[in-house]
Amino acid sequence: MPVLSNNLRIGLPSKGRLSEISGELLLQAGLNFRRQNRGLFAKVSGLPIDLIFLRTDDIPTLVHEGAIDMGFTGSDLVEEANVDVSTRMRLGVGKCRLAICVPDDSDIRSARQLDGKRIATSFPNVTKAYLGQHNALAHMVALSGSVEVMIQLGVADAIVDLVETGSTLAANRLKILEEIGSYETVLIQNDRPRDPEMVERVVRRLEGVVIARDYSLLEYNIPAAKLVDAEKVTPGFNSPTIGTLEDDSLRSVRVMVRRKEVIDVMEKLERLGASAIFQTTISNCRL
Ligand SMILES: Nc1ncnc2c1ncn2[C@@H]1O[C@H](COP(=O)(O)OP(=O)(O)OP(=O)(O)O)[C@@H](O)[C@H]1O
Ligand SMILES: O=P(O)(O)OC[C@H]1O[C@H](OP(=O)(O)OP(=O)(O)O)[C@H](O)[C@@H]1O
Ligand SMILES: [Mg+2]
Repeated sequence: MPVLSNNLRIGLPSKGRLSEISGELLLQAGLNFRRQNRGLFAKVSGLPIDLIFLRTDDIPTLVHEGAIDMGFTGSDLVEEANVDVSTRMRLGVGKCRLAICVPDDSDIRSARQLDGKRIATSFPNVTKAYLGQHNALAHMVALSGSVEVMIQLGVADAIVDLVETGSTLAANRLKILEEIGSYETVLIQNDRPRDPEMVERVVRRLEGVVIARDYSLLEYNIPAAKLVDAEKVTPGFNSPTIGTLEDDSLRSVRVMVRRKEVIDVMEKLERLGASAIFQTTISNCRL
């Protein structure tokens, strides 16, 4: 049994889809650790940080209670836990929606019509609050998984569950009635962490990786006369870096571009007369 020190404590999902997402992110940010097979505790090498492996849905409560200082979890689970913690970072991964769903052939048309009905969900608090805003009071059948089968099992008239691709809904002949909200993986923290300075260092490190994932570095040459137009296409994070070339009629540009826009931006630059356009992957950055 490990003895917990006064090190900063970060909670990570011990299994499930967010487990790998958060572990990878820590490693990329240089927070190196080795988790023993099914171990629930690990030390970060060279830094006063302990990692605790927990259930994803317990992390908001444990951060709020101060058992851990920070944690990775879903923003849906933070809302459901209804606790006072602050979201330090949105990680841009684990994106999903929470939706009220009914059978494909249902004649229920609105949340209001769910008044008096039975709803199966792992999100009873968020569901009740949403229905309350729509003047509907429903009976919650609280479950922890396989929610999509509950209408067929006869325990519910509608369900509220997470939807990502929609394939689980389709496989169970369900359709979305209304969306309650959109969610993603987040890093949360309480307002009295054990080591506030280390919290900021961790956040800065993780930000470097999360921002880098979203951007590429683009380099290109452009006729000096077209530089102003090119800068409009690639304004950069702060502003582009401009250099001179031996050929005085040309300028060289280095600039960060959102990764999903790179192809489009390259085509626009080419039309402006840019040449030698290179995209480079950024794995980490400090801005
Ligand atoms: N398609 C999805 N279905 C469910 N959750 C998703 C999906 N995509 C992202 N998430 C996020 O993952 C969280 C669930 O993470 P968890 O680590 O418990 O993984 P899991 O794979 O659902 O595990 P479990 O086997 O316990 O169901 C959700 O609360 C949500 O924030
Ligand atoms: O829209 P989709 O891409 O089909 O994803 C949504 C499904 O994935 C999750 O289930 P999970 O795999 O976590 O199983 P669980 O019900 O056991 O939690 C979620 O609860 C939905 O059932
Ligand atoms: Mg699940």
